[in-house]
Amino acid sequence: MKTQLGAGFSLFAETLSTEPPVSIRLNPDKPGYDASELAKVPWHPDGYYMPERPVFTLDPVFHAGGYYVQEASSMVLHEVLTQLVPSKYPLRILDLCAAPGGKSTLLASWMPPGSLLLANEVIRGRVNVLKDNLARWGHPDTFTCSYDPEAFSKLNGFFDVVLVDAPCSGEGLFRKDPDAVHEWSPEHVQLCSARQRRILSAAVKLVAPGGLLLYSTCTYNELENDQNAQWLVENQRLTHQPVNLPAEWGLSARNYGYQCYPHRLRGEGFYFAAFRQTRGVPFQGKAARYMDKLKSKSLHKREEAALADWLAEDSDFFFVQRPDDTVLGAPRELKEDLLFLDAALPQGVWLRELGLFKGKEFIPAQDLAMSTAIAPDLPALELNRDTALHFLKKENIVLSEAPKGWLLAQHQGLNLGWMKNLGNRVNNYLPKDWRIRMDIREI
Ligand SMILES: C[S@@+](CC[C@H](N)C(=O)[O-])C[C@H]1O[C@@H](n2cnc3c(N)ncnc32)[C@H](O)[C@@H]1O
Repeated sequence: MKTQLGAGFSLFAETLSTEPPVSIRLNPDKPGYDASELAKVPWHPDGYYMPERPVFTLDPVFHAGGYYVQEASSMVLHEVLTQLVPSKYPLRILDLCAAPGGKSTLLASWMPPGSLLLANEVIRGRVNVLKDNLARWGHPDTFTCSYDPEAFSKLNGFFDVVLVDAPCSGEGLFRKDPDAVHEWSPEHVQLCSARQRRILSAAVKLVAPGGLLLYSTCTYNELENDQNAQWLVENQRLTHQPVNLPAEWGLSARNYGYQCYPHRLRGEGFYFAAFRQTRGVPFQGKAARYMDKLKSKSLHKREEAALADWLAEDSDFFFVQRPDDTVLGAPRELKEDLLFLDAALPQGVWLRELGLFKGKEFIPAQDLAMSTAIAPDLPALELNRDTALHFLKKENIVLSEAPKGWLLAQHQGLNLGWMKNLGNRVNNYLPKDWRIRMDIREI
């Protein structure tokens, strides 16, 4: 770091012992959080700094997907995309290393209408958090899967944008996550760099001619950053793309990419570089006939008609039913692309659950409650913060006056999940995995 920063090193070192800033990015599709008193993150229209770290678990708006807690530096990708990708047409976007989903939710809110975002996470144990965070964000055009980057090889040239937010040695997180210091070693840096090149060489092929590859890490060393960028230009023949970033934002231009340093801006150590695929092969795959990998069945016309009542009028969905009768759905305009993905990937991709028909009754799923495609006029009950937290602990709620049947639990107009009012009691349908585990008796 002394070599990289010269005279700036002592200030950098001092900054590492200060408190890291806390920042959130609001969900433009789920307005409900009052950020009017907060300082803005300069490079993202929905990014804000908090004066101190609150207990996010105790804020129902957080559970409803009203905002995502994201380190400020990485929000700069919004500006990079805005400058480098035309937003007039729908895009196919792949977030190759996506869990827990910070950049996927950023991509989802940035992408032009009609685009498709596929968020992939190879480590199985990290997929559920990615799925839940994307479900919470509510954007119906986002899908998840779990593959090694090599598994995408039948999708060469398919994506307009591929983000590789690579696993790295984490030097930029030393202030925020002291454990990262103990995991660091020169050997680990070497190992990370080699792994990043393996991931990048798979990613490069997936980018359509003219498309964009974004590479990012949260580390400082050249081996994982600019040396990998140089390798992409010289060995993978990508064209490096500069970005215009106002000097007052405090990012530092390296030879290929840009580095955030905590002593120059309010954020952690984050590096990114952008590349255009000027050669590459256009996608030439085949679409599956239907959601083959799901072993899906079509829905009965009567059931399709019943489902229309649960979705917003302008949500034109197609539906498939899994062998266990769960109904899944996605926007019809993405069906062809999803059929391409289903044909090309060993187990296809995961679509959002809408619910389950049990006899004539439809049991709505949590994903549907969180989706922005849900009908806006379904029976709902606004809960105050205290009751909302008890609902989120999956406790039984007592309602004095409420209509019978399915009810959306809401806080500040945002959906939290489903309740069913049986008259003599109210059943709480929040999925077990979503419940708050901390003790809230003290609040
Ligand atoms: C820096 S994190 C991604 C953070 C995420 N993009 C976000 O903004 O929330 C890198 C991710 O890459 C995954 N990963 C680890 N080894 C990988 C590999 N060989 N190929 C692809 N991804 C890998 C990790 O499990 C981790 O979730």
